[in-house]
Amino acid sequence: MTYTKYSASGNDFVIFHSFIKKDYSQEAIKLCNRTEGIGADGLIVLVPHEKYDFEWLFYNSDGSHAAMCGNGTRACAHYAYTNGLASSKMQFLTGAGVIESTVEENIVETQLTKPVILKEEFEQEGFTWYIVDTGVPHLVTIVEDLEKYDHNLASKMRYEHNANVNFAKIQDGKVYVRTYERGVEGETLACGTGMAACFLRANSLGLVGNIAKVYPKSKEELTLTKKDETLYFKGAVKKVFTTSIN
Ligand SMILES: N[C@H](CCC[C@H](N)C(=O)O)C(=O)O
Repeated sequence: MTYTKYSASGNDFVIFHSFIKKDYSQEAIKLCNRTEGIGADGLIVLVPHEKYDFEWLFYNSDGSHAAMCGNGTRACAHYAYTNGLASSKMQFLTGAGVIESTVEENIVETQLTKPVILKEEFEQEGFTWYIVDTGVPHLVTIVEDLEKYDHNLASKMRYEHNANVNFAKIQDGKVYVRTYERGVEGETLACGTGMAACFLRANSLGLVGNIAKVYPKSKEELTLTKKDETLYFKGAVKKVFTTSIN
């Protein structure tokens, strides 16, 4: 079987395509394992679809299924285009609905699903939070210093609210994000739907405009745009290597 490793701003994925739509959660655990597998935050499998360019199956590295993954859609679109599975502008089905992505060389832009606020502002553990679904659920708190990010606190909040946990700092109209990812059970170098959640929160508070540069832990630059209540997520992706494993 041939697998391709992608990095999307440091959020990394193993990707392959198959005619067989089944549960690949055990493969996700094996392939994402960073000591005995290829190593990645998630597994993406492209399978045929009668209406859209393809359907995707997304798994976190612990084998759990997630409806959506912003960085994963950018890597997946680049994979589909460069493997002749779709044109540069494509539509594919995810667990969160139909996603439209556009590939221009190594830059990919994804139109995210319509955000839904799940819980308005509330105080907990000394922070002010809100919860929004940007394809998957995200807790967001805005802090003055990203060193306030705390793994144990993030883990507690993740399990209590069954959501990813984001700490965001806003400076000069730019958004800086650290994310504890559900299903990876730790901080990742980037989380696309998390960056979108932080951008949306900052925009709703008037701290950033409708277009903003967003920087995750990897410090790679991404752009989030809000146009007619729709979010667009744009940035570079990198095909790291392709390998065959029997
Ligand atoms: N860990 C997330 C899914 C991946 C989201 C993230 N990698 C992104 O780029 O949006 C969850 O289980 O909700």
